[in-house]
Amino acid sequence: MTSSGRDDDKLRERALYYHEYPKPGKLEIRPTKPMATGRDLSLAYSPGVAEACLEIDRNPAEAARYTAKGNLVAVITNGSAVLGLGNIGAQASKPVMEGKAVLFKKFAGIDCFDIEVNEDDPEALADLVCRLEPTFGAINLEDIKAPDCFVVERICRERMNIPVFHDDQHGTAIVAAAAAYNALIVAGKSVETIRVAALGAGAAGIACLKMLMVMGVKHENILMLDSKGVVHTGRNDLSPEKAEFAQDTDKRSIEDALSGADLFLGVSGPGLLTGEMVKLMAKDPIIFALANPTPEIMPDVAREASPGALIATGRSDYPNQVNNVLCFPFIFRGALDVGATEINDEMKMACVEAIAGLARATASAEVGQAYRGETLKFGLDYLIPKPFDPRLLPTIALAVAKAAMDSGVATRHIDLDAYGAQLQAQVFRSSMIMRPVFDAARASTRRIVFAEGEDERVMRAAQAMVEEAVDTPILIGRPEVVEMRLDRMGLKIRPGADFELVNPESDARFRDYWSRYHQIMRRKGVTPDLAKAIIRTNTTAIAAMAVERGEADSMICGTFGEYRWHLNYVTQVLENTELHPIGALSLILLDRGPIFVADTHIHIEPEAEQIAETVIAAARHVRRFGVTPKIALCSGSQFGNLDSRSGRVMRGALEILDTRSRDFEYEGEMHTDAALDPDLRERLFPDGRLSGKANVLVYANTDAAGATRNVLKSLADGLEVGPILMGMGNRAHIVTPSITVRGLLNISALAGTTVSTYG
Ligand SMILES: NC(=O)C1=CN([C@@H]2O[C@H](COP(=O)(O)OP(=O)(O)OC[C@H]3O[C@@H](n4cnc5c(N)ncnc54)[C@H](OP(=O)(O)O)[C@@H]3O)[C@@H](O)[C@H]2O)C=CC1
Ligand SMILES: CC(=O)C(=O)O
Ligand SMILES: [Mg+2]
Repeated sequence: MTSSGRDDDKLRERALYYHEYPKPGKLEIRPTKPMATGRDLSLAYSPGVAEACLEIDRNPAEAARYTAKGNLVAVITNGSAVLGLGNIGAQASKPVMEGKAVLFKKFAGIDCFDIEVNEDDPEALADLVCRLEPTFGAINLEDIKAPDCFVVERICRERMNIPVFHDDQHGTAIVAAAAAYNALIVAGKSVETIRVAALGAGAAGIACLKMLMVMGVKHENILMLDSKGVVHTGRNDLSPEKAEFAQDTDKRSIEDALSGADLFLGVSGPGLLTGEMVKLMAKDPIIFALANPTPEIMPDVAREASPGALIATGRSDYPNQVNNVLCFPFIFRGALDVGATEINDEMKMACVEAIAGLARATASAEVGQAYRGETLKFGLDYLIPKPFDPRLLPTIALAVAKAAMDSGVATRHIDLDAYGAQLQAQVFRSSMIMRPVFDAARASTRRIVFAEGEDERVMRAAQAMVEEAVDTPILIGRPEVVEMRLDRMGLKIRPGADFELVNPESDARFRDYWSRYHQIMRRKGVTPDLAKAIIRTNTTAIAAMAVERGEADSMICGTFGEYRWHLNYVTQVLENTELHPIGALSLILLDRGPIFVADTHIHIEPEAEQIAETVIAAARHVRRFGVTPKIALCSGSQFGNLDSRSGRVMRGALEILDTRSRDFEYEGEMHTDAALDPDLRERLFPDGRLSGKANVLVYANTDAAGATRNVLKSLADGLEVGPILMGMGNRAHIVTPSITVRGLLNISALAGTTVSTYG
C-alpha cells in the first residue's frame, strides 16, 4: 500500500472515531436557565411559560426577547450537492450539517439546528423552509444542487422576513473574492485584464463568477465549464444562470479554456485538473481548487507544474484555505445582532473587504500561536486569514452590522463602538476587564523595556503595542536574531523605526551601564569585572539599568527562568527608600468572573506586617480594573480556631489593618470556601465585615497562593493577567514562562500607567 493510501486509511479511522465517541454526533442541546427546583419548573414550564407566550402573542417581535430565536440559525439541506460528494441524500449529509452548526457556535456563538429534509422538489422545499420562520432568526441553505438552489433561495427571500443565505453560493463567493483580490496583489495582475477559466457551473461556480465580476473581472474574459465542457452560445442545454456566462467561442475543452488563463476557479469535483493542464496557463497562475474534500488538483502537483503558482484549496491541511467557514459564522453574527431582514450586497462586500484586509494586516498574536511554525506573512502561502484567527469575529461582524445599518436593512440600530468592544470581549476574555487599564495606558505613552527581546511572544506583543499605540517598546536582543525572527513571523515592526533595540553584545552605553551597576553594588560584593560580566550577559540587569537611568519607564522580564532569579536583579537596581517589592498579585479570569490571588511569588513566609502591606497594595491594584476590592485573608485557621503559624500571622495582619480606617472591605482569617460563600461565612462568623463573595484572596504563604493560582488556571480554565509586581511603582513586572502574547500585552498596559497613581 502507498503511504498516501495509509494516510487516507488513518484519516478515515480517526474521522469515524471522532464522530462516534464519546457520544454519537458533534453537538447536543444544553439549557441556559436553572432547572433544579420546583420554582424553576414553574417558571420554565407551566404555568410561568404562558406569560412569555402571551407577550409574544401580543407582539411577535418579542420572540427575540423571550426565546432563543434571535440567536438561532437553521442549516437546511436536502443533501443534493453535499460537498463534492454529489447527491448523497439528506440523511448522509447530516455530518456536514452538524459540522456547520458546530462552526456557527464555536466561531460566533450562534446556536444552530441542522435540518435535513427528504424533498427533491425545490418549490416544495422552499415552502417548507418558509414555514419555519417562527423558529429561527436566520436561514442558512446548504449543499442544495444548482439550479434548484436558485429557486429555493429566491422563493425564501421573497417570502421570509429574516435573512436567507445560501452558503455555497454567497459564502464561497465572498471568501473566494477576498482571496482573489489578495492573490492579484501578490501576483501583480490586474483584475480588468485577467482571464478566468472556471470549472464548475453550479451554486458555488456561478456565485463566485458573479462576485469576481463585481470586483472588476470582465465578462468576456471568463470561460465557464460544466460537466459537458465549455459553456458556449451554441449549446441548448443551459440553465438561465449558465446561459448568462455563455461565450461565442470555438473553445470546447478544459485545455482550450486553460490556455493562457491567469485564474483557475475550481468548484466542481475531485482530481479534474492535471499538472499538464496547469502548464498551459499563464505565468504564475492563480489556482483555486476548491472542491471538497478532494480538490481539483492537489497543491503539490500544481506547484510542481508551475513553481510560481498561487494555490488555494478548500482544505485546512494546506496553506490558503478558501472555505466559506471564513464567512458564514461572522456574517450571520453581524446580521443577527442588528436584526437584519436580509443579507444584501452591501453586507457581502463589507465581508469581502474585511476578510481580505485581515490577511494583509499583521497576523494577530493568538493566530500566530495557534499556527506555530507557519509563516503568516501576506504572500504566496498566506493570501487569506486562518479560520482560527480571533480577529475574524470582531472585524467581520462589525463591518457587516455597520453595512446593514447603513443600507437600511437593520431593524435595530446599535452603538457600533460598544458592539465592537462586546465582540472583542467574546474572543479575548481579558479585553473587558483590561479596558480601564488600556485606557489609562493610552493616556500616558510610556517606554517599556523587555529584557527578553528575542522571545517570539515579546516580539508579537511589541508589534501589537506599536499597532495599538499603547506604549513604546524597547527590546533587548541581538539585532541579527531579532530581525531574522521578525521576518520569519511576518511582523512588520522594525528596529529604529518602530522600537528601540538594545544589543547586549555591543551597545555604546555599555560602559555607563556597568559602571553605574558597579556603583550600586560595590558594597554588595560586586567587583568591576563582575559588573561588566553581568551587564554583558544578563538582560534582566540591563533592563533594570535602563529604567534606573531613565531611558525606559518600566521593564518586563521573566518569559523564561525562575521568578526570584529575576526579582533579585530588579531589586538590586531599582529598590530604594520608596520602592520595594510588596507582593505579587494574579488576576484570574473565570467564567464566573474575576478573582485576584496574592502573594504568589514575593514573600515565601510573610510576617504579619508584610501581609498587611500586601492587602493594602492589592486593594489599590484591584481598583485599576474598575473592581471594588473585597479581601479575604485566607488560612487553614478560621476565625481564631487554630494556633498555626498562618493563623497567627493572619490575625496579626488583621490587627495592623484595623489600626487605621480603610476604604475597602477585608476580613479574616478564614478558609477559602468561607471567603467565597457568604452563607457559609455567616454561619461560622455572623456579622463579619465582608459583604458577599470575596474577590481577592490573600494567603499566608506563596505555596498556598501559588497553588490556588495554578489550580484555577489548570482546572477551571482560568485566564491569568499577571502576576503584577506590587510595590515597585510599576517600574518592573516579572512574568512567568507560561505567559502568552496577550498576557504580555496586558502586563505592558499595566506597566504603562503612571508611577504616582499605582505603587
Ligand atoms: N471551498 C468551499 O468553501 C466550497 C467548495 N465547494 C465545492 O464546490 C463543488 C461544487 O459545489 P456546488 O456548486 O455546491 O455543487 P453543484 O452541484 O451546484 O455544482 C457542481 C458543478 O460542478 C460541475 N461538475 C461536476 N462534475 C464535473 C466534471 N467532471 N467536469 C466538469 N464539471 C463538473 C457540475 O456540472 P453540471 O452543471 O454539468 O452538472 C456543476 O456545474 C463541491 O466540490 C463543493 O465541495 C462548494 C462550496 C464551498
Ligand atoms: C465548504 C462547503 O460548504 C462545501 O464544500 O460544500
Ligand atoms: Mg456546502
